[in-house]
Amino acid sequence: MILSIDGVEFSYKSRKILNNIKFEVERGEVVSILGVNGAGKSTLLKCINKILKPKRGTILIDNFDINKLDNHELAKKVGYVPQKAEGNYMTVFDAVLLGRKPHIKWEITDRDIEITYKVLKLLNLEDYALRYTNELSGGELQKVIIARALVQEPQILLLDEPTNNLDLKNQLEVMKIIRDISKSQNIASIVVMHDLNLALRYSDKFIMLKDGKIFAEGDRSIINPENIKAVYGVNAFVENIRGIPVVIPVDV
Ligand SMILES: Nc1ncnc2c1ncn2[C@@H]1O[C@H](COP(=O)(O)OP(=O)(O)OP(=O)(O)O)[C@@H](O)[C@H]1O
Repeated sequence: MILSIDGVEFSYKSRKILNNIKFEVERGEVVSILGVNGAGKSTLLKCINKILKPKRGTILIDNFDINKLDNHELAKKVGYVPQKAEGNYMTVFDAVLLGRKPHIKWEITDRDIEITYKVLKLLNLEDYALRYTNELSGGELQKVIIARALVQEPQILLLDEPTNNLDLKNQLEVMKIIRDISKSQNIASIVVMHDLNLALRYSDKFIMLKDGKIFAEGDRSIINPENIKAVYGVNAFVENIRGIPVVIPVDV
C-alpha cells in the first residue's frame, strides 16, 4: 500500500469537516474523490499533503507516518496540483524545473534538466518551453502545473479538480495523461472530481464523501443510481453506451 489513511478527523475551528476517514490506495491506482461542494474533498487532499494537520488519525505514505517526514522528504513522495493556479513571468521550462526543488542540493544537474525535458515532451509541452506561464490558456497552464508535480517523481499525485475550466478535448487529454502516467510510472493518483462521467471513465476506484464521512468506496459498481441520489440528491441513470459507463442525470 502506498497510502494508508486511518481514523482521520479534521475540523476548521469547531466545525468538523472530516470524520473517521479510512481508506487505502495502491501504487498505479487512480482514485476519484467524489461528493458535493463543501463535502471536504480539498480538505482531505490538503491533509494528505500536510498543508493541514488532522486532529486525529494516521496517514502513512509508503509506511512512513507523514508527521515524521519533513516537507522536503514529503515533496519527494507527494506531488500536489491545487485547484487554482496562476501564471507569472516565468517560462514554462523554469516553472516545471522548479518542481525538481526537493531533489536539488546545490546546483541543477543534467538529470534535473533531462527529467524536465522528458516530462515536457510527455505532456506535449515542448513547443511552450520558452513561453511565459501568464501567456498560456487555462488548459495549457493546467498541464504545466501537472508537469511540475511530475518532475518531483512522486509516488502519489494529488489533483484537485484537474479538469476544471478545460474544454472537452483538454479534459479527456488531461485525464488520459493522469491515467497513463499512473500506470506507466506506478504512481497512485488521487483526483478530486465533479464530473462523474470523466471519473467513471478514467478511475479504478471511487470514494464518495458525505457529511464528513466515507459514504461509499469501491469500484465502478458504487456509481449507481442509489448512491448518486443519496450523495448528490439527484436522480440518475447509469447506462453502458458503446462500452463506456455513462451517468445520465434527470432534472431535479
Ligand atoms: N480555511 C477555512 N476555514 C474555515 N472553513 C473552511 C476553510 N476552508 C474550507 N472550509 C469549509 O470546509 C468545508 C469543506 O471545504 P472543502 O474545500 O474541503 O470542500 P470541497 O468538497 O473540496 O468543496 P468544493 O467541491 O466546493 O471544492 C466547506 O464548508 C468550506 O466552507
